[in-house]
Amino acid sequence: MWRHAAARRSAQIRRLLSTSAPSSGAGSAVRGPCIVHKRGTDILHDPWYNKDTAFPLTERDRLGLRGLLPPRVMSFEQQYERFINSYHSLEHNTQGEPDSVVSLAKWRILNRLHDRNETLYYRVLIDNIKDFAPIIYTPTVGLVCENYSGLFRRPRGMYFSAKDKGEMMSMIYNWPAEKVDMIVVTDGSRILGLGDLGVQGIGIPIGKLDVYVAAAGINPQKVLPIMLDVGTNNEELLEDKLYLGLRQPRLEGEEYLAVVDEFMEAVHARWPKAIVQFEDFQMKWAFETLQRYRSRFCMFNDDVQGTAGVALAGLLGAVRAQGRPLADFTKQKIVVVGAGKSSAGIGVLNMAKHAMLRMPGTHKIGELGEGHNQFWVLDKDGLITKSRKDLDPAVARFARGYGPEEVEDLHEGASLVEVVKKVKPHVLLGLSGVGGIFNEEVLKAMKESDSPCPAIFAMSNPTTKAECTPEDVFKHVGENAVFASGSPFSNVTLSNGRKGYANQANNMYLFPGIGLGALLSGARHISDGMLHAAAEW
Ligand SMILES: NC(=O)C1=CN([C@@H]2O[C@H](COP(=O)(O)OP(=O)(O)OC[C@H]3O[C@@H](n4cnc5c(N)ncnc54)[C@H](O)[C@@H]3O)[C@@H](O)[C@H]2O)C=CC1
Ligand SMILES: CC(=O)C(=O)O
Ligand SMILES: [Mg+2]
Repeated sequence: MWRHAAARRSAQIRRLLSTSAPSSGAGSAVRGPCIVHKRGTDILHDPWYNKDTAFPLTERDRLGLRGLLPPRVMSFEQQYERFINSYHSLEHNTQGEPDSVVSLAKWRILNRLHDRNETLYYRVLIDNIKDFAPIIYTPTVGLVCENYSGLFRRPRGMYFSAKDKGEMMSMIYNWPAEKVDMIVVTDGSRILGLGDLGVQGIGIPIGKLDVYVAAAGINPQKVLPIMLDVGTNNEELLEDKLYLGLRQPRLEGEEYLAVVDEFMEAVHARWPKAIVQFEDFQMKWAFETLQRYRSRFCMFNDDVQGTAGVALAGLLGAVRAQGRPLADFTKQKIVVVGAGKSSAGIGVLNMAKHAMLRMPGTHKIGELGEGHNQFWVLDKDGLITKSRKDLDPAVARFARGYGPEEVEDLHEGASLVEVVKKVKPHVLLGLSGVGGIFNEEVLKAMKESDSPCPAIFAMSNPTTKAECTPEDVFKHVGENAVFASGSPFSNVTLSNGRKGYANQANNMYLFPGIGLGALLSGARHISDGMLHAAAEW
């Protein structure tokens, strides 16, 4: 009896262990077998297990695939090469087409591979992340989100809508993976600088999680992109026949928070250790949800905290690039454009101020005090001073008029060019979402900066919303300028043949490390200290 049972069991195990994990490219170590409970076309239609023509004949026999594939067996490396060739042939075939057409064609071919064969997809992505990041991430992901309802072919991730209230705890179990480590969730209310894109914002969590896989080596089977659809206030989408989200105005107030609360409870009931990254929520909800959940769950807000970390790293790097000791960071004059009430800019100001107060070497912690203000902050109404009506408390500590180092002759609401001319800042940082706002006049005024190497950070996304281009900076500010942007630009050839670097200041350089660090350390919360450390190191 025992022998029969054991034989049955070992036959069952042989069937289960019937495919070897695909090699992940040239020179990779041979891995163990991979357990597959499916057979035949079910395997070919499952992107986790599908190897297309790379199934060897023995596996085709074992898995019931014989006859379901063309007879020629290709190696993983041959498939890889074929994909890369067809990707690059797109560049040739779309010559003369607008950039957006070429980028969308590239996104489509990558997305089709993602839908078909995850192993090959992540291999090509990891090996070519520098080339593919502008396609799966900003700027092309913005275009994809804008056109998502028309581009939609297959779902990816999970969708929780306001209509699912009361059901989320059971819905969460519809996700097929047993374990999830990393979740990126959006409500689609502020997608890059493109505004409210409703359900179409799902492209952002998908792109961010691809960056997690490529940059931090997170297991792609343990990531989950999520859309919380609470409606949209985008009239165009509400009238669009193809729009795939709820056709209702956004929930507000307690109704909104009740949906997010239920979602967070559901996620943590199933995966108590999952890390949740909030992404592209309009800022009033970004700050509110961060305060609401940060001590209960392992979560962070990428736009508030990740952006602040990467901007701080840039500000510290600018001091070095200007040839000054790091302690001089506390003496930098920084103009921040786009940091009104509830904005990513406020996150940057808070973290930079905190870093100044903690700066070792020059003074004891706290010595600088609240009155120390190295910032000039502008929002859509110009320079923010203490005489601003209805001054938000979060902005008030950065409003001019409180500090001893006041530039007296700048008035409330002063324009950007006035501020730059008077202050002669070392750094001009934009998170305004207003493309081209650092115009020729502003950049020429930066030429008179008190630094020989002024730094200009045009951090708004996507490319169309960048405050300026690197060409404009090197032309109008000078070839010693330090430039960084949120979306990628090409380097610029300077007059002497040297390279003018178009650096990138995007939270993608920080969030993968935060997620990975939190995961490996088993952190229960993500503290400000972790973000500071990530920025400073
Ligand atoms: N590079 C990066 O890693 C990141 C970039 N961003 C980008 O930052 C931008 C803004 O995002 P949020 O803060 O969430 O948007 P938001 O709409 O909450 O804030 C924008 C701020 O810009 C101000 N503003 C608008 N027009 C202005 C003008 N003409 N002059 C000066 N200020 C003006 C507004 O008053 C507001 O304070 C977006 O384009 C986004 O893509 C956001 C997060 C990360
Ligand atoms: C980069 C990013 O997170 C944003 O533009 O919202
Ligand atoms: Mg974002």
